[in-house]
Amino acid sequence: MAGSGKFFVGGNWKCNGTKDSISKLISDLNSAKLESDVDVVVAPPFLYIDQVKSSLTDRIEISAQNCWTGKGGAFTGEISVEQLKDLGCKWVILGHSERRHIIGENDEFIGKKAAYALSQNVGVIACIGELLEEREAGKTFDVCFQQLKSFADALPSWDNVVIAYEPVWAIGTGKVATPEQAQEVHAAVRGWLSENVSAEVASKTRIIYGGSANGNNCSDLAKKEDIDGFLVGGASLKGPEFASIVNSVT
Ligand SMILES: O=C(COP(=O)(O)O)NO
Repeated sequence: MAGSGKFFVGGNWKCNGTKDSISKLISDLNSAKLESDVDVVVAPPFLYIDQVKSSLTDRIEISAQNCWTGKGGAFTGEISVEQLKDLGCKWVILGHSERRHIIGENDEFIGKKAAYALSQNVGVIACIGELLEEREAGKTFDVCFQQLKSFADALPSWDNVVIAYEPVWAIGTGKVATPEQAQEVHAAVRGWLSENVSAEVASKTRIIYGGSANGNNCSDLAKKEDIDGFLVGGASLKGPEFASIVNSVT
C-alpha cells in the first residue's frame, strides 16, 4: 500500500482513452524518471485497469475512479472493491465533484463507499471542493468542512486516506487556483483535521490539490506548505507532463 511517501500525486484519467492511447501512455510512464519520495497513482477507466496493471511499472500504483458501497452481488452495473482488488487496485477516488454534481452522489453514499473500501484495505482519495457560486458567496470553508465531516463520520480510520481539494470551478477549466487560494483551503482543512480528528492525523494526512494543475503551474503550487501533491486530470493523459508534475513536488 502506498502511503510511505511524503508526497502523493494521482492521475485521474476520467472517461478517457482507448487500448492504443493507453498503451502509449503506459510506455511513456514506464520510461519516466520519478522522484522517490512521491507516491504515484494512476486511475484508468475500469475497462482498462487490467491492461494498465499488467504492463505499467510497479513504481506506479493503480486506483479506481469509483466503487460500489459494499460486497458485490445483485447490483447491476456496479463494480465491487473485491473485484478492484482482484485486478490489483490499491486506491479508489471517491467524492469526485463530477460524481457529486453530474451523477448526483451525496455525502452519505460517498461515505459508505469510503468506509467499505478502507475496511477492505483499499486506500481512499477523498475529494472535496466548492462550486464557483459557493466560493463567491464566501462558503468555501463551510462546504469543504461539511464534506470533510461526512467522510470523518463514516471512516473507520484515517490511515490510507489522502484528501484531494479540488475547487470545482478549476476542474477542466484552465482556471487553476492561485497558490495562495489553494494554500488557504489546504491549511484550513489541516486545521479542521487537527481540531476534529487529531493532531497526528492532521500532520500525516496528505492534502493534495486538483483543478487544472499542469506542468507550468505545479511548481508554484507545490512550494506551498500544506500542498502535498496533486490529483491531475487532463495533464495526466500526457505521460511526460504528468511525470514533470510528480517531480515538481519534492
Ligand atoms: O478532476 C480533476 C482535475 O482535472 P483537471 O486537471 O483536468 O482540471 N482531478 O480529479
